[in-house]
Amino acid sequence: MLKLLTALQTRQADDYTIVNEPILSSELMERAAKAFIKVFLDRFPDRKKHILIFCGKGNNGGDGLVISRMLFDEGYHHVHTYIADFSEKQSEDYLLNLERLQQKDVSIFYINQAADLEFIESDLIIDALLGSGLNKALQGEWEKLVKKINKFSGFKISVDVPTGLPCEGELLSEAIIKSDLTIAFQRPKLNFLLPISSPYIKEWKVVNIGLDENFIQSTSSPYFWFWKADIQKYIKPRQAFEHKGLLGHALMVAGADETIGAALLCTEACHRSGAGLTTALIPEMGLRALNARVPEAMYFSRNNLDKIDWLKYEVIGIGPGLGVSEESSKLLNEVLANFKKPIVIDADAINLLAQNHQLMKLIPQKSVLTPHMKEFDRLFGTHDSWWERIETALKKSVELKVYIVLKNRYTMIFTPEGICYFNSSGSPAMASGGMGDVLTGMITSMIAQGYAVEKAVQLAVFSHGYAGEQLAHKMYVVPASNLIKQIPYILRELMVK
Ligand SMILES: NC(=O)C1=CN([C@@H]2O[C@H](COP(=O)(O)OP(=O)(O)OC[C@H]3O[C@@H](n4cnc5c(N)ncnc54)[C@H](OP(=O)(O)O)[C@@H]3O)[C@@H](O)[C@H]2O)[C@@H](O)CC1
Ligand SMILES: [K+]
Repeated sequence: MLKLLTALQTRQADDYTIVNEPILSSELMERAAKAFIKVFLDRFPDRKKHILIFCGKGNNGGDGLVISRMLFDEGYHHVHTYIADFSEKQSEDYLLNLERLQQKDVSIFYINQAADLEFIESDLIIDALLGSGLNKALQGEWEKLVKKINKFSGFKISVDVPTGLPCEGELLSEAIIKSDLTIAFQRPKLNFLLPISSPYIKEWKVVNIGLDENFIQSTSSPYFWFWKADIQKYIKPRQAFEHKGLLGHALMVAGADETIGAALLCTEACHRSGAGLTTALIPEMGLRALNARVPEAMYFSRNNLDKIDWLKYEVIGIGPGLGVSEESSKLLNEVLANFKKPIVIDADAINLLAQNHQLMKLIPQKSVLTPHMKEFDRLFGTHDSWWERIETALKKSVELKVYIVLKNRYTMIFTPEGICYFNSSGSPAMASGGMGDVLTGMITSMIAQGYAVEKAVQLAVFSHGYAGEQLAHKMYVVPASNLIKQIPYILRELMVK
């Protein structure tokens, strides 16, 4: 689990490391540039490339100057270094590294106004104008320069963060470098993980620059990033003598006459994720399809709801394809009135809650809501930005004592303790119908098997994305049905490695 930091917290980690390692700030800059260069050499080994480096006069610009020197020493001799000379202010380490660079046979140009910059053919453009020190919208010459650079051809690489993009919080303006690759120091910036950064970041990579990790761990931040190794710590192998009766019984409440498909997807995903038993409470007309598609699943008729033994089930998943009819509303009411263990609430069940907020009070603690952006807004009100949505989700998950899984490229899991975990796995190839139904089935299944809800959600969210990622190597688009087939193999892989 990686703790994620704001720009201010990163600066504090930076200062702490300088004082306590101890290390000179100029040496830390040297270390950061070296980490950048390592990635650069791997990706662009051709020394004949024409490279433009744009530097500001703060520490991001200082990094740029060190990178320029290191590239020269590595044998890249078609490098032009440009300095945006728009203000008197300059950092000490910028100045020191300017002097060091001047001792090399490297051409340095000063830009006094963006209009002076003529178009130069180049293969690569390195953006070291501004980094995490951004404190206002780019205006005037800065804005013009950034817009001009964006029009230049050539692969753009940003140092630490694309110039103009705040590390966290709302965008300040649209004058932001559109980078093809961003090489960030120590941690991804929070905004990299939200859709607002997508026009400005095609790909990002993080390099370790040796900031004090103990200090970072002691920093108070609600944001975490989790990946494979975190999941692998707790995924359980099956034990000798374990049988289906010990691996949980899940009830999937899903489907309507026209949307039986969603019910089949979540039921099959639940079964293939390892729940000992899965029962589908679906419309009668879906029974044949259920028997054909998931013969392992059991069926419970909605006509016999008064005879259901709620205690039989460890968890209920409700919502996929349920519709917002009177019948589905009654079903949700029944479930909320009778079931006291965690419920995984998705899709139309969320829409029904949005229509009747009173029902929210009945949601058992540690239940899981799995909205996509639109369902989230229907439930909690319209939001103008992702940052507003994050604020609401942090508050609501604590208030309702539930987990909120806000689905996205980097799906966020908000906990009743006020934490937000960003999931690292996934692929844009998964953006197709039915994916959410599969995730609901997987989360329900993991809870049924006895994982603590938080772990169940992390495990399901990660392995869902991971399965999609793996398939995306071979498939243009990953259909939900293909992902379902992959689940047992992926879980096995995660368990073993
Ligand atoms: N922390 C780390 O781990 C390490 C960090 N390192 C590097 O340091 C970078 C951060 O450096 P930094 O703090 O010097 O800030 P940076 O981004 O260069 O800009 C500062 C200048 O920009 C100005 N300015 C701001 N907004 C503006 C605007 N809209 N329009 C115009 N001007 C604007 C601001 O002026 P001010 O507004 O304050 O007058 C100030 O002069 C970081 O991204 C990384 O690359 C590594 O070297 C080592 C380890
Ligand atoms: K930059």
